[in-house]
Amino acid sequence: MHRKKRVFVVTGGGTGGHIYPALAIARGLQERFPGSTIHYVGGKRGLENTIVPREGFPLTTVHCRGLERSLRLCNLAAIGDTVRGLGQSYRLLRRLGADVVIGTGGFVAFPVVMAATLAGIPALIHEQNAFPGMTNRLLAPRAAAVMLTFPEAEKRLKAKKTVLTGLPIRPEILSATREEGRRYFGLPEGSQVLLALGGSRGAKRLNEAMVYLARRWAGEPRRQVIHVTGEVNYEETVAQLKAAGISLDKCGNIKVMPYLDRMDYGLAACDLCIGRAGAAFISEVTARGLPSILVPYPHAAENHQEANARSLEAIGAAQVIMDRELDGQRLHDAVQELLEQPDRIAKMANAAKGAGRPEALTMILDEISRVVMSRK
Ligand SMILES: CC(=O)N[C@H]1[C@@H](OP(=O)(O)OP(=O)(O)OC[C@H]2O[C@@H](n3ccc(=O)[nH]c3=O)[C@H](O)[C@@H]2O)O[C@H](CO)[C@@H](O)[C@@H]1O
Repeated sequence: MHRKKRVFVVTGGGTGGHIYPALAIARGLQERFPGSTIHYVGGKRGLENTIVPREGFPLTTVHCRGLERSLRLCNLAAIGDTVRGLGQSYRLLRRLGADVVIGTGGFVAFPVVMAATLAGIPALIHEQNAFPGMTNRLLAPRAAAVMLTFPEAEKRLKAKKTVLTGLPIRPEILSATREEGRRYFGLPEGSQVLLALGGSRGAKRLNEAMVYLARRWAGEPRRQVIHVTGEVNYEETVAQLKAAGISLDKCGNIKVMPYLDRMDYGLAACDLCIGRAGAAFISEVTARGLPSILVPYPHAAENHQEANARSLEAIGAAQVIMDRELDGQRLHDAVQELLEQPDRIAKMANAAKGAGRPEALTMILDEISRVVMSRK
């Protein structure tokens, strides 16, 4: 615990992928530096405008905009917005008396972190993916330290210092027990449990492949499925299951839901999981030491989900199926093959555990503390 009151500025925005890690860090700072000020800086339009106030942190927004990857007129507008955001950020950081700035990526992190370094305020950045986003690639050379989720990101950044910290995950994901998970879903003793989900919004192709798998497994109590479809695709998936002649009430071993609030129990209960390759999901899976089949979302920025998935594949923790190659038969065969080889599953689980970083938040806070303490 530290006595001196500090001013921390946290920034990162646009999507949940940047905002949730920033909030986890903000909460961690609150605990480690009681009485300190933690100020969030977001963009004018990002999701942070709804999420951050709900979490109780003061939020100031600045101008920012992403550059198109090709030369276009709208890039001029983006440059204009960024320069404006840079000025706003500079004045804000000075007014707040910021001791340190922490950026987690997204367009808004660019003007804020850049302004910090221009004002002589140390800045740290956190990169969630194996293929770093454009903002963090641009900022890395100016940051006091770049904290990474995946070791592969290092070679794609020009950083003065990198630290492999991992991505902070919700504490309950680590603490849930297998028994609690199995009880929550009413799963029979000794059954093999498969958890399938396509990121926070679901994945249509994965859902279709899962319908095929359900057809092969329906009524087999030793094989249990928890299938999270995503809100948008739920009705359609249920209709496809019905059309395939599967009665969810009668078969008893296939559970289908639009969203799983208790992801802690889902992960705790399962023996194998199938999912996209978002950084948060992968961090949860590895922190729990779970073997996985990953189907990277093919339209993620700069195909970063494939880079995430390949990172796990390279250490033997996951099997990767590309979205374009995914179909029911392929998925069913891959799952079946794995479940029939307990040794292989155990090896994958071990490799996943080795890559897991349950202490991510502590490491991140340690790194921030080091930088703060080096300031008078
Ligand atoms: C489509 C896309 O570009 N996604 C990106 C986004 O991911 P995003 O922020 O969507 O995060 P992930 O896909 O990694 O994880 C989804 C999160 O939602 C939770 N969950 C999901 C479904 C559910 O029913 N219940 C539930 O609680 C999961 O436990 C996990 O915590 O930012 C990440 C960090 O930059 C990137 O790695 C991802 O590629």
